[in-house]
Amino acid sequence: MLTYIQARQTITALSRLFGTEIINLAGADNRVLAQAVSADRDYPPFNRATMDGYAINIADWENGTRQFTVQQIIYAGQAEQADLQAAHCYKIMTGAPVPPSANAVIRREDAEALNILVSFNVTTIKPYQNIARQGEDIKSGQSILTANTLCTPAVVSLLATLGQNNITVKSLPKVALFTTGNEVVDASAAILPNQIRNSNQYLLCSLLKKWLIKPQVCRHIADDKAQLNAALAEVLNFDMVISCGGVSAGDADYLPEVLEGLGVKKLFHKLSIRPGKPIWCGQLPNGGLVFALPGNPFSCMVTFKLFIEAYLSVCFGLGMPPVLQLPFNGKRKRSSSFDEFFPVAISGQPSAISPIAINTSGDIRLGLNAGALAFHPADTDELQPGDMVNCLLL
Ligand SMILES: Nc1nc2c(c(=O)[nH]1)N[C@H]1C(S)=C(S)[C@@H](COP(=O)(O)OP(=O)(O)OC[C@H]3O[C@@H](n4cnc5c(N)ncnc54)[C@H](O)[C@@H]3O)O[C@H]1N2
Ligand code: MOO
Repeated sequence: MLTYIQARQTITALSRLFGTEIINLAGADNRVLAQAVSADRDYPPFNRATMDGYAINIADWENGTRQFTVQQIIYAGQAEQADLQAAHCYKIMTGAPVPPSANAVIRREDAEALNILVSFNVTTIKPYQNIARQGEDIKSGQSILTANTLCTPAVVSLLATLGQNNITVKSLPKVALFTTGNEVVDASAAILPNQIRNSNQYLLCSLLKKWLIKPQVCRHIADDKAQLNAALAEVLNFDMVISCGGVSAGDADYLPEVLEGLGVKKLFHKLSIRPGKPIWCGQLPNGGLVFALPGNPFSCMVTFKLFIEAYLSVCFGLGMPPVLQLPFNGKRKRSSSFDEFFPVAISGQPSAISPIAINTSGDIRLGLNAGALAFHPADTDELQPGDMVNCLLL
């Protein structure tokens, strides 16, 4: 049996680009850039007043001028009508361009104005004080964003600043999602005592939504070889196929057999992890991947986080999802010989993690309100208070 680390290496080695597309900036949130972007002009684009006040030519001050005449009021977005005359100043607003004939701004709070005459309650004035100089942040043509950048709010704002109204981003994969099992019924349907509701469909759709992915096919299939075969045969040209249930050792666990029969190349079946051991993973003839996750809800969630998220993240060029190391607030005995994963709450400043009670991997609460999934390595029998524990944010 492979470890989860080996399994992730196998999967991420098969990462691929799902294509690129041009989209409007309004839809860019959380997409990943497939292009580099450089500055279209200097930033700031002009010498910018950073305070409301008065712009003077410092030579006047140095020559002993102590009373200045307001020559023009310059608001943000405006320009000067003429260069400063000797002993004159501009009244200027934050964000307005400071004309070339001025080289210092004195704050309004430090000024005393009487009609158009102004004097300043300061002893020294430094060149370019309260002026952000043209190009001091970024020079025109300078490279600012590289491909593989995630469009966070800051990046979206930067793209707007740079006038990038249409951007080339990485396309999202075409995904098919199947839940399986005769006992599983839709969440909206009437239910019999021996049936359970299809929570995993909601779980997986919700987990995919975080990656902006909406499955193009989303279906439930009975434990029936012919029906499974027919449904899967239709999605062999997809980028990713995700299923849940029907992968362990039961008489009705047909998924591995059906997938292999359709020409999906097995990468691994069963890993030394808990929960999630029965996971099956394979490669479609077109190079895409099939993730056949176990049916137990917590196993389904853990295997999605460990394998599907790692795959998506690497496919999008974002590298492996970050792993945090946080101090453990509790004690935990390993209950198997495998690497184990358990839900934790993150709290306190500085933060620590505390285990959240979960019964088995069939526990429908899925570690309710957990902030992360913590790792209990196979080589550590017991986690002790204060131990630094790896975890993946949920
Ligand atoms: N003899 C063995 N039996 C089992 C093994 C094993 O190694 N040997 N592994 C166990 C482990 S671990 C897990 S996990 C489960 C996984 O089994 P399957 O992936 O085949 O899943 P099912 O049997 O179809 O379902 C398991 C469990 O989950 C419920 N389920 C399934 N689909 C959904 C859904 N869409 N929404 C909510 N709940 C769902 C299902 O009713 C079952 O209770 O196998 C163990 N057995
Ligand atoms: O390991 Mo299974 O994934 O516990 O229920």
